[in-house]
Amino acid sequence: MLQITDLVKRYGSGDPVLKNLDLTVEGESVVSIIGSSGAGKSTLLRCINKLVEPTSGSIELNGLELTGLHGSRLREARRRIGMVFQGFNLVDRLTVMENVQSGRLGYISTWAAVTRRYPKEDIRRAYELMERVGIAHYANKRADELSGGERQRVGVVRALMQKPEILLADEPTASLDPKTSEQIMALLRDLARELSLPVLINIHNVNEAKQYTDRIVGMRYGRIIFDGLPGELDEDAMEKIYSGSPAADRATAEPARQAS
Ligand SMILES: Nc1ncnc2c1ncn2[C@@H]1O[C@H](COP(=O)(O)OP(=O)(O)OP(=O)(O)O)[C@@H](O)[C@H]1O
Repeated sequence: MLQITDLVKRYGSGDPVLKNLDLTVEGESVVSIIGSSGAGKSTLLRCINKLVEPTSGSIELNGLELTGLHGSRLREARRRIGMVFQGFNLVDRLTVMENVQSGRLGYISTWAAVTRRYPKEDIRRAYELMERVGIAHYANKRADELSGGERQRVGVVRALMQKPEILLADEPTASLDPKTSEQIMALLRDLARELSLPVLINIHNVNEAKQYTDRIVGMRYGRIIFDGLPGELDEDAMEKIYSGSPAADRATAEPARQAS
């Protein structure tokens, strides 16, 4: 379970971009985060995977407090969090298998990584996952020979190789055509179920959020102002999420409705 309590993030001396935010994500649910550009969606994900340190508040993943960690404890904590990126973040000149195995880098010796002598169990797991997402036949192809959808499947397998306790996806379909985009969303939803993995997806495409996720969290300038089931995201809620400006929002805050 991911439990975020009273989270504040301020860059430098500016206004906070996350304002006393509370969010709980449990079990195998797929939660999408929607909101205008600048609402703080990426910052929220970055606080969770510790690319930025929150200004205050608490982020607990299955009982482990993630804020304030450094050094080896931070590296250990990061392994618990899988990350899928908009631009896939693959190494183009490496093969699919090498990219996938980079998800295990924190676990195996540098020697094993440099010589590409992956542990048998890691190779078995890689093939199992690649098979599952339909890219096993590309194992020895260079990553840059794959299509966008195939590359994102590599990104997903790489994230799963580290056996994460939660998967964070930052605009995972924004670089893909509509059909491929839907396939990747369906894949993330299905994997969440199969692996009992909570998935948190930052997404601009509201239709995909409605169709492929269990719960939608709507942010407006650092606050969660909607938290509900896809069917509850009506025009009124959309208007609230996508209207306003940072200045107008400084004055007022509306409490979020909790998902039932
Ligand atoms: N490293 C940074 N330094 C200073 N300000 C930042 C930094 N990163 C983000 N911000 C600011 O924080 C606010 C929230 O940005 P963030 O990228 O989290 O929003 P977002 O909802 O993900 O937007 P988008 O949908 O465009 O990606 C914005 O005003 C942005 O300019």
